[in-house]
Amino acid sequence: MIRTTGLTKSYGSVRAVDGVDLDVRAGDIYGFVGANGSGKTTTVRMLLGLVLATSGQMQVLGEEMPRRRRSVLPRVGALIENPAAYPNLSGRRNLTLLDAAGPGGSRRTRAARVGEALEQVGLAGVGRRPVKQYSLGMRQRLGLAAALMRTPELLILDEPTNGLDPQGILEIRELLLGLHAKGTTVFLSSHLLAEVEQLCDRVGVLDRGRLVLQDQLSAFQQPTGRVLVGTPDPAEAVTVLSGVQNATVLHREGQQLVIEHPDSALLNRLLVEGGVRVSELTTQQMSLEQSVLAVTGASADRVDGPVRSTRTQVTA
Ligand SMILES: Nc1ncnc2c1ncn2[C@@H]1O[C@H](COP(=O)(O)OP(=O)(O)OP(=O)(O)O)[C@@H](O)[C@H]1O
Repeated sequence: MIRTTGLTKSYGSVRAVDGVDLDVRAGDIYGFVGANGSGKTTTVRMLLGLVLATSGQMQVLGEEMPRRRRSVLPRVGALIENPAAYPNLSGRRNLTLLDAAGPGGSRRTRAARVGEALEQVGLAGVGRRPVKQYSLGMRQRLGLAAALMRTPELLILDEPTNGLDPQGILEIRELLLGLHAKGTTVFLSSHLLAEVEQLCDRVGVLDRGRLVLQDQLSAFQQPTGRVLVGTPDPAEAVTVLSGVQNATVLHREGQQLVIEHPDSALLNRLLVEGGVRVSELTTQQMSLEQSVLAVTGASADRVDGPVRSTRTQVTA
């Protein structure tokens, strides 16, 4: 669906995107994550032919971009940062104009298409209200409605939940999952790792312009080797575990124990056989956030001053 080879964009001496090889497959909900300034928006703009790459190749829907953009872009729904709209016109009117300006799409069915897109994003009730009266979240929903107008095969979304409250984020997540279930491939850039973890099945991590990891979400959620055990018999559990090979109690608080042990099923059996009642047992996994922070550096838009000595000079 999206394949790039050595995709690079330089702004003067700044390599905003540096040799990126993206591989987004049909049916993916792909999370493109990275800190502020890591190059996500620049990549998205190149994929859509809005910014020219300095070097590298791109294929979108199997066709070379930007050379084939006329045949590719009508099949792609896109939302990029701060979607533009005529402020004095209503959302409905904006979408109608957009639909009229694009290729294909019968005029007879235009009103129905616009109505359906507004309904999908939860803006069906905005009526004649001009866009200048919309909240940030409503503008974001309108941008998403514009992306959905032509039932795209591929959705490319840059920070789609920007400006939305938790309820709005949940609604957009459900909308994207519904579209995905109907066959739409979704490529979503975000710096919200918890959000990506709930939605995406494949993840690419950008760090200062470089793609440092690209894999299935499950590969980012490896077991930590720790098991969380809840038991009304914590003292007995500690006694039993003192005789278990490779088991170390790392932490005990109330009825909760954190145990280092490679096999949670075996641990459960040994505890129960030792007469310990186990009310809860969870194999701890890395979160996406922990995995990403382990492979990335400081935020790219962090601007530190000169390194200061920690030694304090005492003057009389
Ligand atoms: N038009 C431009 N001219 C000069 N530098 C630019 C331009 N656009 C982006 N950059 C630089 O490229 C780098 C990547 O920016 P980009 O906006 O792609 O990052 P991002 O990951 O989308 O960040 P954010 O989440 O904050 O939008 C930054 O250092 C930015 O300052």
